Amino acid sequence: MSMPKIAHVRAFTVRGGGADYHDQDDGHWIDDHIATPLARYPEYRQSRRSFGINVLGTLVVEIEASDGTVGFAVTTGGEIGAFIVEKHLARFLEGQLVTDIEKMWDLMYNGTLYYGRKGIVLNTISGVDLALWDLLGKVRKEPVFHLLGGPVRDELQFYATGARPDLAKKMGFIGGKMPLQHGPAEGEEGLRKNLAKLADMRERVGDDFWLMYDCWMSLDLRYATRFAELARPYGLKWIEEALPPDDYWGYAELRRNVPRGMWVTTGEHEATRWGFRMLLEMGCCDMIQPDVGWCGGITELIKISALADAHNALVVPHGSSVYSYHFVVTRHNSPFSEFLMMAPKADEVVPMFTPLLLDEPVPVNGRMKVPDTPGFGVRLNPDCALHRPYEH
Ligand SMILES: C[C@H](O)[C@H](O)CC(=O)C(=O)O
Ligand SMILES: [Mg+2]
Repeated sequence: MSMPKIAHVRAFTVRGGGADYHDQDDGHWIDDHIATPLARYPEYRQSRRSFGINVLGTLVVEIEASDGTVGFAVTTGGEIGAFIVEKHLARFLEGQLVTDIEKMWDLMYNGTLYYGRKGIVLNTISGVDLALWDLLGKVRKEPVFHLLGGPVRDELQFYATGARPDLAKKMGFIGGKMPLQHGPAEGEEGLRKNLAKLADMRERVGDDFWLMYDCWMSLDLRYATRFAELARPYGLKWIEEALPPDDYWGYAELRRNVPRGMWVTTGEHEATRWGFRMLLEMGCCDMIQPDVGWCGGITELIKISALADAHNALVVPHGSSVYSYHFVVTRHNSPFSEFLMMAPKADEVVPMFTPLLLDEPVPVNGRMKVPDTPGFGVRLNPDCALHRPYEH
């Protein structure tokens, strides 16, 4: 079969939910007094939008092949990401065979090394990489999970991230991860409130349901260690992203400090095999949580996951919707998945990247069979207005 070449690369932005899932309206649980590194400043404590958590918006990358097939992907990146795609990355893609993803990744990563390595540049490379896998799947008329070696299980099982693990339990999820709401700057009173919420939730869900706290980089080592000890009687399964992502040394110490059996997890703001190598070799965590749209895409996740496997660490991607589902179903060291509850009150299941995608699958009774439609199996919702800020 002769393979088409890449003809055109286009980048768009879109606002309101989608891949920038923090870009929500007032009253959403995801912006209701959540502990963050900026919570030491009272004026930035009540809302993450107050410090600009949603400034980027969603980046949509569209890649058209010479036979007219179009692949696309979405990630967090907005206008800056669109600039990088149109003005820099497109040159490494147009004219290449749609099969040559490894080479294109290498060109993009090394071509941006002098200003990239992590953050927005890796989000953008991830978006392009995922669009390339979508395109290849569509050209070959196969789901991406076939291209990754095929499924190792029939369906995925999910835990839910949101404000209401008690409702998540009723919806069939295996666990619930809550945002920690009060950081160290809120002192003993904040600590008591964090524990009271966990105790209340444990009471509501019973002993066997997993409960976790997501600390979104907001704690310091002393607070995190003390909190883990105090949370032990309530069966906290893991403490997530307790420290800033660059504090590998702090994570390694936290992992040594936490009560036996409690996991330390992190990695959603980490990128590339080299970033995850630091986490794994330094013994920072029990489970890594790469976001497929931020860590370097599927091409890089294959390497990150193999490295984690050799270190006996689990790989359970952060969010990432279909980009996670197609990977997780192919790997034994990814035994379950995250589902971010994007309903404002976390009281119903809606697609994670709502309203941007059509055909985006959701768990039913906490489980999902990944659809075997070509590529990642999703379409852009024509009701969401795309904007193309740059062209090359
Ligand atoms: C709930 C967390 O603060 C964040 O918004 C999402 C996240 O880190 C996660 O799903 O994990
Ligand atoms: Mg998290």
